[in-house]
Amino acid sequence: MRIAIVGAGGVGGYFGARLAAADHEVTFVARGRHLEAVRRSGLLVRSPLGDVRTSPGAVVESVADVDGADLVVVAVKLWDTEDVARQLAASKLAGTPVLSLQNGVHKDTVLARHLPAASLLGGACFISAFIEEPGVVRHNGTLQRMVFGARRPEQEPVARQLLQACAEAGIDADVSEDVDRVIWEKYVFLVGHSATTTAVRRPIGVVRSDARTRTLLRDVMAEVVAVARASGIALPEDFADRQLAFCDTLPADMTSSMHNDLEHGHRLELPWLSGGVADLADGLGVPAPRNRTVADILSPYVDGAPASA
Ligand SMILES: NC(=O)C1=CN([C@@H]2O[C@H](COP(=O)(O)OP(=O)(O)OC[C@H]3O[C@@H](n4cnc5c(N)ncnc54)[C@H](OP(=O)(O)O)[C@@H]3O)[C@@H](O)[C@H]2O)C=CC1
Ligand SMILES: CC(C)(CO)C(=O)C(=O)O
Repeated sequence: MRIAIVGAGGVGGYFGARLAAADHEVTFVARGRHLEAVRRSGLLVRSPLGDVRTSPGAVVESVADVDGADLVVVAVKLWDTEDVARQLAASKLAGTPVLSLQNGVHKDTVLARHLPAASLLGGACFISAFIEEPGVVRHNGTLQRMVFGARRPEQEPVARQLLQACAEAGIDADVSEDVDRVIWEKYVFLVGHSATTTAVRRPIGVVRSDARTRTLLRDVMAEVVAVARASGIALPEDFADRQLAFCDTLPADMTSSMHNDLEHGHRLELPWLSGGVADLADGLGVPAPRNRTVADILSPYVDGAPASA
């Protein structure tokens, strides 16, 4: 399968390198020092499931340099989505099926401003992976899962092709018949996990064992469930409690990509996580005070570490 991966970071780099190691024709679109390093020595993924290094020839600096693909995977941070969508629309890849593995429920709406809705499959991924240094992606733990699905019958062949490619690459993957529900289900957990680990500045083990932050985690997730239900996604009313029980099964040292970004002084995806929930809730007339408060408290960090006052 020919796959173009836009964004060769934690997510795109990890899954792309596994697919390339299984002899799929993967082209990464990367930039900056990461691009230079990958061009020089290939992309190295360090993983408890086995390290893998891609060939240096498999990276380009622009979407415009990709000649064609069966599938485009979008794996940039959410603030870069609109630019990538514009670049894709102006390239030879316009009209190619697109799968965004980004977090949250806003990504496909943003992509659809520039790309045909008929080209957008749905999907979510479950992994903890980060750029450790230019050219190197570190995979934490052993979770490395993708769930994706067709939103229209004509997308089904490419979804099946990707499922087969993932099986060959040893990636845990599933096709879902109701991928938008999967995206919302992940959003409930992700917003709770990212809001609390980032606000508390500690991994989930600390958050869940303190009575006050445990309640905060549960309440943040319950607000996302209410927003999902008001948006027509029929999550069960007790879904937040089920997700809290799921949080109890996670390794105590597991943290979120947003907490990792805060610790490193990077930009935060907050406007699409707790901030995004609070904005959607306002539009729907659903209360979401816990998410609004988390978004307000973390607001000085949204564009990276604030300059000292
Ligand atoms: N990391 C994780 O464990 C998980 C992340 N996610 C989600 O996946 C998405 C991607 O996150 P993550 O992999 O962590 O992001 P990273 O920052 O690790 O990787 C994104 C890469 O894409 C590059 N990039 C951005 N725009 C372009 C462009 N136009 N052309 C070429 N390269 C570009 C970035 O460069 P630069 O650094 O210069 O901006 C960066 O190298 C996010 O929505 C995140 O929430 C989901 C599950 C887990
Ligand atoms: C680790 C996980 C699955 C949940 O927070 C995630 O997607 C993220 O933090 O970006």
